[in-house]
Amino acid sequence: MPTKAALRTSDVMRQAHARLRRGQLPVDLLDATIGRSWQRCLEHGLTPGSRPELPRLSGGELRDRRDAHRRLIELADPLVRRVADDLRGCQLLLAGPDATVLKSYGRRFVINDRFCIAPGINLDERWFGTNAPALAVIERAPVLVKSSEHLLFPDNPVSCVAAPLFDVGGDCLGLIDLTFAADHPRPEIFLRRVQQLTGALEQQLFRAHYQQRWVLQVHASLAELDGVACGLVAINDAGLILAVDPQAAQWLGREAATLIGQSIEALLGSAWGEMRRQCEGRSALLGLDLAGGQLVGRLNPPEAWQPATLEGEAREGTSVSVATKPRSAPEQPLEALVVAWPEALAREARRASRALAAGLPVLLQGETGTGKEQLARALHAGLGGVHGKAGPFVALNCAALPESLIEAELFGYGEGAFTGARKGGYGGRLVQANGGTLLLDEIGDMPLALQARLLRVLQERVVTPLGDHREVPIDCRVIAASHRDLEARVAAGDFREDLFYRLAGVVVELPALSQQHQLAETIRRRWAALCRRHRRELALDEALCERLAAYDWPGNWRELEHCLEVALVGAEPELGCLTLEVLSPRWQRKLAGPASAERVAATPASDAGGDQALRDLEQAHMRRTLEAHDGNVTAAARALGVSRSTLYRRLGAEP
Ligand SMILES: Nc1ncnc2c1ncn2[C@@H]1O[C@H](COP(=O)(O)OP(=O)(O)OP(=O)(O)O)[C@@H](O)[C@H]1O
Repeated sequence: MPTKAALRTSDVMRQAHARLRRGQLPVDLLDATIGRSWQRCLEHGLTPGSRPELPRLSGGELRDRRDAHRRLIELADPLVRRVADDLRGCQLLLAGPDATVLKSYGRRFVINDRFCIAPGINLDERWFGTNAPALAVIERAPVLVKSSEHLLFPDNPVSCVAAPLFDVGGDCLGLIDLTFAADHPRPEIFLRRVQQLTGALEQQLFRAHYQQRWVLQVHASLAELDGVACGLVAINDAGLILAVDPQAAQWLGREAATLIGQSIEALLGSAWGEMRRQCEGRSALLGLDLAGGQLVGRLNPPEAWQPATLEGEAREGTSVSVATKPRSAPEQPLEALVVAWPEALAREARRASRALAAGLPVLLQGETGTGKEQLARALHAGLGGVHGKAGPFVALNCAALPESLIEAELFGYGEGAFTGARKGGYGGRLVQANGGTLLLDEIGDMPLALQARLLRVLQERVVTPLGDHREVPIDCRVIAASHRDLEARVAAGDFREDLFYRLAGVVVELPALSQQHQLAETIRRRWAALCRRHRRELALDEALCERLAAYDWPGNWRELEHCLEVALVGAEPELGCLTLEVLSPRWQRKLAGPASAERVAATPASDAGGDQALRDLEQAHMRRTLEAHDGNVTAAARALGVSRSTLYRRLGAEP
């Protein structure tokens, strides 16, 4: 996985290339994965000036190669094709385990006016230098290679992400690469996307292999139990563990090899025979004894388990019963989520759940990483438990799609509506969500013209696909989410007031972590939960906890979870107490940074005037930093330890 992400900005990379030209390998400026790759490239005699000749298969050879990798192509092609349809403007590659491109989808980028990455080309690091497909195979992990990190192409107009795909035996079947314009502000979105893709495909392989076995799904969050991030354990009729996929091993905090051949009873916390009787042909939801009851599981009898769809849609047709261990098994997804929330916020979430069940829309507001999607999924899943079937959960990120595509994606299109339209047309997300829930994520980024169309659809409850004149009825619950202040956008004329009121049936404002009253307490709780999950006994130093509580957390829960988990997992085995000094230099810098120090000195967060003063102080500091970097937002954001979009947002400017 990528590290040193904060350093991967274009000016740092310019310095890195300058150092390279002077004959030094700038490992301290590079992500660890990229540094290793640059080193290998230099050992292969490559330099930024090298002009490689790429081996390319002839037509006949390519046919043979595709034939040899038929299993990979048959498995991945339909899903990759669908994603390529969704992500117009990107190129997707399906490649074999030696990084030979087997298929290319979507746009064809040309690199250095010379290289068009087409089927038959081999992208081995030895001639093409640092690139995501080659690295994903070497590292056996998903990778992001930003434009100028491609050693041979410092002015590369594209960045790429790639993830390897493993079969149940751990053999690499090949990889999926996604290449996109280098100026995209959130390349991590693509990394997540490609991981979701390989995750969904690996689940399909698992299912094909263990269809006749019992399958236990494992995750820490009930809302994500049916998604691609859940771990899978295959069990035979006698209750012996046959296989544990890498995600399950991670969730359970155990090496797969130590679990295989063991009885499943230790994980389930009850007798296998009893468990089987309770399942009686249905899937059963349970709290897991292992990992201190912090995990939830779903036990599926043979044939009952279905892999997650790419969007993690809720599966239909799986009857769910809550069984065993009522002590630790959450009764309802929403309750499991809000159990540790401040009471006022939990009350709002429950109000939203009732509103959604009654057909009213729900709007979730909050900065990035505050848990909007997690809450949306829990609200949806809760409807299944309380009101019968939850139906499908369909999420659409309005910010990640180009304007031209959102329309087709939301409303669908008829056959032949435009060049490249699918044969038979496409129903669109609104229709897909019929009988279920549609999450309109980042709705604040929806263009005005589309807002008018969406409003009409929500009012009339029928949709007319592009290039078609038939009206299709829609009947789905709607949750909208945005990190933007929608009322402020309405006031600025960027968001339609009538659409705002149509979406804002119940509004839940998820607070930024920095606004939490007892953040230190929250951090202690999360730390304890993580220690249980990873089966480690490591104390959290009180002074460090205070520092963490004083930090600004621009990435909110996502950043906090990441910081704590990385610190825990990376700590020396004999360490007894985690202190500031043993954190990575990057986190030491962040926690000693000005934002943190200012917050330590600031008045309590409950004081509204204090909040404003703090925001003013923060803005002033950000403006000064921006000036000190001659208006270079990237450099200023790096110096402040926040993302560019956070800096824009905090300064009230548009990216
Ligand atoms: N209350 C919470 N406790 C622990 N972890 C949480 C909590 N809320 C969210 N998270 C974790 O934080 C991460 C981000 O959550 P989520 O994707 O729901 O946020 P978001 O607000 O939708 O972010 P974005 O706007 O960037 O899409 C997830 O990994 C989620 O599991």
